[in-house]
Amino acid sequence: MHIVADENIPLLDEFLAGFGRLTRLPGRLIDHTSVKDADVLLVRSVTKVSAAMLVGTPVRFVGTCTIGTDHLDLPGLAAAGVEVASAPGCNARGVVEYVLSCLLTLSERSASAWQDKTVGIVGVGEVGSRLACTLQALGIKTLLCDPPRAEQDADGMITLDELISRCDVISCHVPLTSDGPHATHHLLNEQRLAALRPGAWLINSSRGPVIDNTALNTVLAQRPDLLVALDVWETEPLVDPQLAARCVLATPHIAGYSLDGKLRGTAQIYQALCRFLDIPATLALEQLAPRTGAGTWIMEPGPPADWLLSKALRQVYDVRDDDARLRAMVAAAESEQASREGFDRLRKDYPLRRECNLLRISTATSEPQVARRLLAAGFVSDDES
Ligand SMILES: NC(=O)c1ccc[n+]([C@@H]2O[C@H](COP(=O)([O-])OP(=O)(O)OC[C@H]3O[C@@H](n4cnc5c(N)ncnc54)[C@H](O)[C@@H]3O)[C@@H](O)[C@H]2O)c1
Ligand SMILES: O=C(O)[C@H](O)[C@H](O)COP(=O)(O)O
Repeated sequence: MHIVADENIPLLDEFLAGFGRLTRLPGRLIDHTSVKDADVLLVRSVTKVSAAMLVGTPVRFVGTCTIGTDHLDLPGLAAAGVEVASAPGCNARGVVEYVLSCLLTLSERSASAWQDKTVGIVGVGEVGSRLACTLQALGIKTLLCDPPRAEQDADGMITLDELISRCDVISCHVPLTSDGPHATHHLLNEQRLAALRPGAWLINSSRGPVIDNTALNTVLAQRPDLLVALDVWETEPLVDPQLAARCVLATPHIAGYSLDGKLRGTAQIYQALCRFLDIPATLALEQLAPRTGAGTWIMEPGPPADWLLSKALRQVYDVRDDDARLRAMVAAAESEQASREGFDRLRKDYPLRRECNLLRISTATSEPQVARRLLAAGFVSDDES
């Protein structure tokens, strides 16, 4: 069997030992020629895979080690009889930590307490539901918008326009879709961006085109009161320098880039491939990459939730580091091509980042009330997932 894979998928040699020939390529360069004699194609979000790309090739399985699937022509691949698998939820924890770090930084930048904010979550799936659980356990009020789930009788959802009118913070966690009644392309258009409350915070770690970036640039020129954190960009891998300058936080699509999330993604695709090949999945992630502890935490005085967010998480992940690296890259880029390459390099050479375990931290720091709230809100430690 011949497997062609994005070079940025970790642990593939270990998981796929004995499966056959493994060819690794830069994700953005994988095309029809790359897969002309491949049986399996494993990608990340930067490789667009259409049915046309696979015509005349023996590819029968496409796996994306990511949550998002908007880079795959799902209907076309299904019609062509190609089996497709993704890695739902693999890096959801990392995105939650990214958002928490944004909240802390935006709070410090605006000198307004994050505890007093009402956070609107757009898209309440793997990421949005974990974020809601965590914020509720930390005592932060959340409002939820997810029409597809509302249609499935999920309660407590409100419309996007109502969310925008009632929330101080909007965080986007929807897939990028262009068709159907709940299409998310330019979901936040100029009208909705202009309707954001005075001093509102907007965080996008879903996909760039969910927010109309041209409209955002225009609105931000007129609304310096808005604080924006963008991890995803409509023109990725090119970042609009003017838009980045108008954001408080600008990062290179790394919200989910914890090592844990990447490894879970590989493990999930390994399991899906084994199911497709009807062979037992004999390897588990814990065998190949033992989990590290949450580390030791020095309890500091102050409200536990505040300490947990402001100190513990900062020891695990600080979004300001990624913001500084992206801004330095954009400033140094002497051409748009250099900027595109710099964006990809920041992601390829991303520093080691392990997820923290809020439940274990709050327990370890004898903060039973926070641990109890996390448990009560359905937040579970990552040990079993
Ligand atoms: N920046 C990153 O590193 C990063 C990491 C992980 C995921 N993502 C992106 O975030 C997206 C969400 O991740 P997830 O794991 O929560 O996906 P998910 O599929 O579990 O949840 C998405 C939710 O959005 C809802 N939804 C769909 N259309 C909607 C609309 N118009 N309005 C409101 N809600 C809508 C769905 O019903 C679903 O509940 C992914 O599709 C991916 O594109 C980005
Ligand atoms: O969809 C996802 O899982 C995330 O957006 C993830 O960050 C994509 O990472 P990439 O495949 O671009 O390396």
